Amino acid sequence: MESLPPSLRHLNHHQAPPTITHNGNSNPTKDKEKDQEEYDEVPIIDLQRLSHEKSKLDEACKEWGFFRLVNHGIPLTLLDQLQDQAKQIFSLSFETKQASCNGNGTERAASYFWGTPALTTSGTALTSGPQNTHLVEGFSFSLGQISLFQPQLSELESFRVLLAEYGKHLSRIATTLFESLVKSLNLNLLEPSSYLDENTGNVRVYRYPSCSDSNNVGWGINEHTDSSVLSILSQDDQVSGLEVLKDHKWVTVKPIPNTLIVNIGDMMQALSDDMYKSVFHRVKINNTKERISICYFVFPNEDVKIESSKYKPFTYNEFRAQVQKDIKETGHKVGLSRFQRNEDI
Ligand SMILES: O=C(O)CCC(=O)C(=O)O
Ligand SMILES: [Fe+2]
Repeated sequence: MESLPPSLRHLNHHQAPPTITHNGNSNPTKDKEKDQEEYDEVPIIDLQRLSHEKSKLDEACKEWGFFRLVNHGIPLTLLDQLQDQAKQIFSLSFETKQASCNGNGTERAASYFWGTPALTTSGTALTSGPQNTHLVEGFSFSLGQISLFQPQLSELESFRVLLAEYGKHLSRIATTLFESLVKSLNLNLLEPSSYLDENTGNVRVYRYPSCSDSNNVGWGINEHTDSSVLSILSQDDQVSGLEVLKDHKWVTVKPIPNTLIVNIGDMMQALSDDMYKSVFHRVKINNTKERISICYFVFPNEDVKIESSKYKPFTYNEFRAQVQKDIKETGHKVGLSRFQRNEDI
């Protein structure tokens, strides 16, 4: 039974031999120890002490656009169960996964994709073409419609139940952080909840296959910025891959158990008038182990106008349509610069 999509199967031919220690035993924990020894420099924010960490948070959003969140209040068992259940789903055959989200008119609630992380609003991959070379497969779930999703597969049903619980925590965390950022920036938003609309919450679960020749086969996900207001990521706590651009250098975001990674998206950058940065990041595939990540994205209500001095007023609907058009026509997202006020100068 083959679980990888056909376009990713060539990676299987490059598998690395197991690491051999001096006494001849294979040592699968070596990579894990190495990853966990080295802490990275990504700023750490304590959610339970947020009122005391306002300036630290403000600085992290300005300097990095990325931070690590601790004391987030999500039970470790829930994070572990999500990872385990995701692994089980991905290990199903490709054909089973392909059929798993079709039917019953629930396509907008959940979809399966591979080869590109760029999806249409209904969750299907955006046009096939040369850009569909990302070494990734995934499921996308729309949290606002998750109750409509009634999967036939017991593996997906178990995941749906966990996700409904996880989604509540993500809404709580995103709202708490957003309120704090709005205060720090002194933003005068008439209706703050329409700029971070919990109903738009979307969770992507990704699997990046491993490849011993990982430096030469391509990227899990190429460098990009997120279109969201905020993104919150729970990554496999043993397999690295995520890299973030800081001062023109790529920094590996270490996998550290029981921590979440938060990043500022394009919408937050625009709302903050470029004070906060939606930074480039990318995912490298691992030499020996597949990597699972669970990413949450939250957006403004699609019709609310984003007003700032740096950008012409636009709605998220307009932004998304432009991104999709650019990807279709050129293979690449152009992003915020499309809406800059001085674009014609
Ligand atoms: O899988 C990851 O670690 C990051 C994925 C990501 O950057 C994205 O989906 O926008
Ligand atoms: Fe991203």
